[in-house]
Amino acid sequence: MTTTSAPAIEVRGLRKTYGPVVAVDHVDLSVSEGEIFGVLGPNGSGKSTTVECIAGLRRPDAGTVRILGLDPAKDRDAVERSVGVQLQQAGLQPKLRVREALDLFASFYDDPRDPVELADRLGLAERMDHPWRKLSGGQQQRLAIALALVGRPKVALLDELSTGLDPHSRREVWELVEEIRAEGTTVLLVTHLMEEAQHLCDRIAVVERGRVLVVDTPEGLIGRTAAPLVVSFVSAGLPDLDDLRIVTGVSDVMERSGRVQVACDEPAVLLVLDWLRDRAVRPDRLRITESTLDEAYLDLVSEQPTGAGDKEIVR
Ligand SMILES: Nc1ncnc2c1ncn2[C@@H]1O[C@H](COP(=O)(O)OP(=O)(O)OP(=O)(O)O)[C@@H](O)[C@H]1O
Repeated sequence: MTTTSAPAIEVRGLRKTYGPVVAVDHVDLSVSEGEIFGVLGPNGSGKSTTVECIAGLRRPDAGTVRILGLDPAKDRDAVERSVGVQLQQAGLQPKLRVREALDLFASFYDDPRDPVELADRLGLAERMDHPWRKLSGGQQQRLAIALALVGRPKVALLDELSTGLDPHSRREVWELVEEIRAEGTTVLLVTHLMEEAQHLCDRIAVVERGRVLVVDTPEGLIGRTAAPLVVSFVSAGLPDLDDLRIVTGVSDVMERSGRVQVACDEPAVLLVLDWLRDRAVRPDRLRITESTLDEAYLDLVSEQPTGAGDKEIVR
């Protein structure tokens, strides 16, 4: 996504330590207005700390954060009016009922969404009189999303958006996120779900050990892998597959439940088919598919030795 307007979120040289632990180490991020920007990374890589610094909930040790041009440490009221935050720990008063929580949060804003309609969208309509602590984990998660979005924020910071949600609820939440983006909301999304990142995000930052390894589109990240394609087929009477591993451009050959999967680059697809023809192997149910973000992510984070953040690549 390209835009000429100022970034909705701009982070420069962000650093945050907890005693001896360097949680965030010189992070730069720039999120355009109207973008859905994902942050992926292993547990403990500093994603939540980064979000909390952007939201003004933690004070950085160094660096600058601007959100809608505001400094979250100084312009607290203005940031609170324009930014919706969903944190991993909602931290609500246990006896607060769903309706009370939604009404309370809605009352902070000039033009809130209708709490009843939002609760309905998030499958909470029948839980309006339940206290927060008696909700299931997934219902608490949906309430946290509702509270982040009830104020029609210009920027939504969503930390682990759909953790604990069943697949159906997850799809509904994705639709809601796409809808708020269509209305102009910028979304920063922390997730461990590759499918979610691939489905929703315009660009993704992959972080590890508090540093940004790479920022790219989902397609761009997949394109960075050594093997962006997978040729798969079933066949009776296969010759020795070890031979296939040494074809130029092939990086992996696996056999799973009788289906052979060959991970390779684009030029290697024809070489693999030639290899099969030369050995009179007929590939049945032949499929050529793109690698997933999952594979691209695993390639990236496992390939990085200690201090790999030095090789920062930002598009
Ligand atoms: N309040 C805190 N006090 C001390 N250390 C903390 C605190 N919060 C986080 N940390 C440490 O900072 C590092 C980054 O944590 P953070 O929660 O930001 O990571 P994360 O990428 O969001 O992890 P996860 O995917 O598990 O949620 C970790 O080593 C964590 O143990």
